[in-house]
Amino acid sequence: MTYAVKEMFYTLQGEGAQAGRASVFCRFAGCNLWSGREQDRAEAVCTFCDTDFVGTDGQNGGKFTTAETLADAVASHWPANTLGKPYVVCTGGEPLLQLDKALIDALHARGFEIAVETNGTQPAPEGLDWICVSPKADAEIVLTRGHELKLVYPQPLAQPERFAGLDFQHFFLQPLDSVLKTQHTREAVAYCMSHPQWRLSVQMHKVIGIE
Ligand SMILES: C[S@@+](CC[C@H](N)C(=O)[O-])C[C@H]1O[C@@H](n2cnc3c(N)ncnc32)[C@H](O)[C@@H]1O
Ligand SMILES: Nc1nc2[nH]cc(C(=O)O)c2c(=O)[nH]1
Ligand code: SF4
Ligand SMILES: [Mg+2]
Repeated sequence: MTYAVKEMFYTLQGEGAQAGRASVFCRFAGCNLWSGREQDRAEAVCTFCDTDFVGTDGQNGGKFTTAETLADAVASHWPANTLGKPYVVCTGGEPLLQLDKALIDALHARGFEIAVETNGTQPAPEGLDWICVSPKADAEIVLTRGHELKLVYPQPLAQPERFAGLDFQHFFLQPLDSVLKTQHTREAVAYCMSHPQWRLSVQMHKVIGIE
């Protein structure tokens, strides 16, 4: 299996229940809900993506021909001789188009806890330590359980009520980042205050100016 990785970097998780945690981000190339080309955005299932996931030309990106070489590359970004469990966030693009058992085993063998950020449309391989599902528009969710459900808000075709009964430990609303971000944030705050099952996820990395 060859893995196509857009970029890889060490930062703090900026979103959800693990916000603030040191993490290696492994951003896989490609997504099933948008081509990544601006001319296709308006017609895509997911129209608000804040990420360039096309190709393998980002920092530390590339094609990795084995799980072992990709896991070695991830591990090379973790600081040596430190306390705290190594943590990798597999994102994209849509990571579950590529992340498989061989890579999970290779990352575990290097001591990593493995998190995934997924749109929920693909089944997950066994062994993931943290599953964050972020539903998009009317795309069908096959991953209906996990650790956190983090819904970008507002989405007319994906309202919180549709997901509130699913089997997740945490429920987050994350304001849709666009020119209307301030308004979206106000609306998300109001929804969380009237529906206390939901908490607000502010994209901390954008506020403080880190990757
Ligand atoms: C770029 S996506 C990649 C992972 C996966 N494809 C997904 O959608 O969950 C990473 C996270 O960013 C969120 N996101 C993408 N665009 C956003 C935006 N404009 N505003 C707020 N969150 C956004 C997604 O919902 C997801 O939780
Ligand atoms: N710091 C930081 N935290 C993040 N959490 C989810 C991200 C993503 O793009 O998947 C992301 C990201 O791009 N940067
Ligand atoms: S599903 Fe995720 S990666 Fe794909 S276009 Fe939407 S936000 Fe971006
Ligand atoms: Mg991001």
